[in-house]
Formats: sequence, C-alpha cells, structure tokens
Amino acid sequence: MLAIKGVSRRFGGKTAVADVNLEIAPGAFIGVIGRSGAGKSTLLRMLNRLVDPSEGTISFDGVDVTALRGQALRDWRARCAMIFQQFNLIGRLDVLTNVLMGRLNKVSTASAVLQLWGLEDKAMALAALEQFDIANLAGQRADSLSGGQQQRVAIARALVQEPSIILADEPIASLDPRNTKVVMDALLRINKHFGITVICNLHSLDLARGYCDRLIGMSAGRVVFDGAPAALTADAARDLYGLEAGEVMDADADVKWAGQARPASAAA
Ligand SMILES: Nc1ncnc2c1ncn2[C@@H]1O[C@H](COP(=O)(O)OP(=O)(O)OP(=O)(O)O)[C@@H](O)[C@H]1O
Repeated sequence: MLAIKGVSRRFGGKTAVADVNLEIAPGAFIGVIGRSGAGKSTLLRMLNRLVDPSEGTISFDGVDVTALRGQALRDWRARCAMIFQQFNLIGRLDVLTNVLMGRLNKVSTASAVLQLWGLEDKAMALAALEQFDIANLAGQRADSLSGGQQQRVAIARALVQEPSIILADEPIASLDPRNTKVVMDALLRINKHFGITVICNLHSLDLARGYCDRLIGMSAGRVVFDGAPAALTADAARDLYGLEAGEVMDADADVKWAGQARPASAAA
C-alpha cells in the first residue's frame, strides 16, 4: 500500500502540491488528471523522490520513503519506475542495451560500469521487449525508432526493474493516436498481466476514463476528485478543467465509455 499523508510541495512562494492525502492499493491503474499546472507532475516526481516534499510523508508498505537515503533511496527508485513524456532513452545505444539499463540497480558497480550483462539479464530484457512486440528491434539504435516504439522500449526498461509501481508522466503526450493506443495498451498489460500498480498523468480525460480504474483529479495543487471514472460527471469534469474542458473532453465521452470499463483490444 502506498500512503501519501499531508504532502505539500512549494517552489519559492508557489505551492505546486497542497496537503495531498491518498492511499493507493497494490494493482491499481490510477489516472491523475487536471489542467496544466495543477501539480500532477510534481506529485508523481515526489513519489519516486525526484522532488522532495516540503511537508508530509510518503510511505510504502509501512516504510517512510521520504526518509530514504543512499542505496535505500536508489532501491526505492528502482521499485518505483518512472516513464517520461520524452522517453529518456540513450539514442546512440541499441534497444537491448537501453532496456538493460533498467537492471543497473541489480548488478555490481563494476558490471554496470563495464556494461557486462549476464545472460539472465539479457534474456529478461529480450522477454520484456517480446511482451510489447518489439524484440525484433533489439539490435537497432534507439534514436532510429518511432515515438511509439521508443516509449515501448522505455516501458520494457521499466519492467526489467521489477518494480512494484510504474509512474508514467504524460507518457503519450508526444504520440499520434495509433501509438497512443499501443502505449496505453502496453501500460494496461503491465498492470493487468504483472499486477504492477500504474499511476499515470494524463491530459486526455477520454483516455483516463477508458483505461484507468480510479481517477485522481487535481486543481491548484489539491485533490478535488478521487473516485471511479463513472463517478466523474461532465459537470465535475468541467469544474476540474475550466476553460480547457473542451480540449480534453470528447463530447460523447460519457456515452462512449458508459458501461465499458476499458477497450476490449487492450485486455491482458
Ligand atoms: N522546479 C520548479 N520550480 C518552480 N516552479 C515549479 C517547478 N516545478 C513545478 N513548478 C510549478 O508548480 C506548479 C505545478 O506544476 P506541475 O508541473 O506539477 O503541474 P502539472 O499539472 O504536471 O502541469 P502540466 O500538465 O502542464 O505538466 C506549476 O505552477 C509549475 O509552474
């Protein structure tokens, strides 16, 4: 169980996240939604300690992760893998080596520096690529891939970290609709097939409704909605997004997703 208690983060005089209290059960697929600047990225980045809270605590299975230092902090970051909008791959390296980077925390420092990967690690990395139908790209340079392929490599890299939680910060923001679906399906597969908790910041309300089983709506740093997608009425969504509502809401979204938890093609 991930427990966030009284967490706030200020940058100078600006409060990015204000007094957030949440409990997140293992195996959830959470969508964090809200307009630009609502505090979604800051919240996610605090969970794996890329940013430290100004106040409050974050604990996982009873361990205070806000107090971790050194190796214990590195171990937590490995358990709490992050996926970014811009993929964060090493472009000049091949796909397999990029995925193996997810094993860095599991091998000795000497092996990591010399990039001496064991057969088991390589097999694991290849298996992860196979999960997302891109094992055939293992030998290609990462920067020769399309955005959707690169994001699947990043998801495979996260998977070989053997994480308990995957944090995805706007993972589809730079992708076209076809690749958006491929990447969201990959995250759904990670969640349903491997039971890994996924917490995903999403700009599109339609996607959040379609893929997530719980939505956390943020506004001006505060959590203003927390519930099942079906509980987020069109009026509540308009309150959450204000002037951006038209941009993020499909006019027929309520109808489209009514009684349909997630896209059938995405089933694990
Ligand atoms: N490192 C920083 N220094 C100063 N201000 C920051 C920093 N990071 C975030 N902020 C501010 O905190 C607020 C919340 O930002 P955050 O990026 O968490 O929002 P967001 O909901 O993820 O927005 P977006 O959807 O545009 O990414 C914004 O006003 C932002 O300008």
